Formats: sequence, C-alpha cells, structure tokens
Amino acid sequence: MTGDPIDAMSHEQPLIVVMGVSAAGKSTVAAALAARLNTPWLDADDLHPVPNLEKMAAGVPLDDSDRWPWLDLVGDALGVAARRDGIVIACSALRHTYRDHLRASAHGVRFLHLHGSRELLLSRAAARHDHFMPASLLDSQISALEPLRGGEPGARFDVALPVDDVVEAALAWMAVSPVPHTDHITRNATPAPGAGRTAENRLSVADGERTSEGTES
Ligand SMILES: Nc1ncnc2c1ncn2[C@@H]1O[C@H](COP(=O)(O)OP(=O)(O)OP(=O)(O)O)[C@@H](O)[C@H]1O
Ligand SMILES: O=C(O)[C@H](O)[C@@H](O)[C@H](O)[C@H](O)CO
Repeated sequence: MTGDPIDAMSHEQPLIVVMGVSAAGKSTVAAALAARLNTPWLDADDLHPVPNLEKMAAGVPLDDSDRWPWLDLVGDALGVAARRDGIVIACSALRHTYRDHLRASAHGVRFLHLHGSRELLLSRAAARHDHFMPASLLDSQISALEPLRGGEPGARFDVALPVDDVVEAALAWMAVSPVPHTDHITRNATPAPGAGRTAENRLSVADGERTSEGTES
C-alpha cells in the first residue's frame, strides 16, 4: 500500500458501520477508527428504545419488530452525518435487510464486519461487568448474523488482532474500496412510533489486516 489512507479518502465523508455480534469489539474499534478519521462516532446501542435494552438485559434476544424502529434511528443518524462530517457507527446490523435499510439511508455507507471465534467473544463478553448485554445472548447473535455477501460494500476483520491492527486494516481497506452507489435500495422499515430522540440531537452529543480472510464484497 502506498500513500496515506486518510488522504486518499479526504474527498468524501466517511459513512462507516462497524458491525457484528455482541462483544465483537464494535464500540472499541469504532471509537479508535473515528479518532483516526477525525469524525464523530456513535454507539447505536445508545439509540435503542428502553424496552429493547430491558429485553436484552433480561436475556431475551431482540426480534425484527424490536429492531426496525431502532434501525430507523440509526439510518437517520447516517443521513444527518452524510450532510456533516461523516460518522463511524457501532451497530450490530446482523441481517442483510438491516444493512440494506442503512445503505438506503445515505449514499456511500460501508460495513466493517468484526469477526471472532465464539470462544474468544464469549471470554470478552464474560469479562465485561458493566454492560447490559448478558454473555448468554451471544449464541442468539451468532444465529441471527448473516455475513456480508457479494454486492454488500464491506469487508471482514479478525478481532483476535490488537485494536490498532484492526483499525489499520480497516483504513487500508477503505482506501481501496470504492464508495458504493445505493440509489437502487429503498428503506423498508416503518418509523418508530413516538420516537423521542432524533438523529440530529443524538449526533450533537456523539463527538466522540484488511482481513486476512479477504473482503466479502
Ligand atoms: N481487538 C481487541 N483485542 C482485545 N480486546 C478487545 C478488542 N476489541 C475489543 N476488545 C474488548 O472486548 C470487549 C468487547 O468490546 P466492545 O464492547 O467494543 O464490543 P461491542 O461489539 O461494542 O459489544 P456490544 O455490541 O455487546 O456492546 C471489551 O472489553 C473490549 O475492551
Ligand atoms: O441487534 C441486536 O440484537 C442488538 O443491537 C445487539 O446486537 C446489541 O445491541 C449489542 O450487541 C449490544 O450487546
């Protein structure tokens, strides 16, 4: 690789979704990547309606009807960020339809899928004591996950590597991956009834090896 990956991207606002199952390192990598890109970052967990958080904390997996209103808010945040400085969002985005919805919310959304073995993620989840998500939900997350497939703009990264290495790999991939056109994709979720938090006001407080397995797009 030659040149600085960040310089190579300076003509566009990065719209990055760091995706994957719980404890994959989404928040950690999103924050570190955003610092390198000099963009805000947002933890999509902060947009979950309270009943979703309560459900997960009680050890019950979310279903589609829980996730759609939340994904609307995540998509709104991408739309706002596209008109500002770009953003890195940590968001599970487990299914193809969820990712299509996010891609339809703003032009040029790309996905970084953080992948690790069940054993590694279980150990990292179990070591957390300040998180609402019980480690017991990891298997349901793995079951729900639909990996990136051809046509989805993204790549998979191995989280057994140190955080800095994951970030370097992500920057290297971003530098060589074209920003996708998404005009053909439409949002398919319904607005959250009575959602009180808007992407605009959330963003105001959000300042915050290319995969050895190859890209998935
Ligand atoms: N590459 C890494 N190497 C070592 N530890 C890591 C790495 N990435 C993340 N961690 C640690 O693993 C744990 C899970 O990371 P993090 O909370 O960022 O995951 P997450 O995907 O955002 O989780 P959730 O979606 O459940 O909120 C944290 O304790 C974090 O410090
Ligand atoms: O789609 C989902 O089921 C949720 O977003 C979960 O992934 C959690 O919010 C996150 O992983 C926190 O542990």
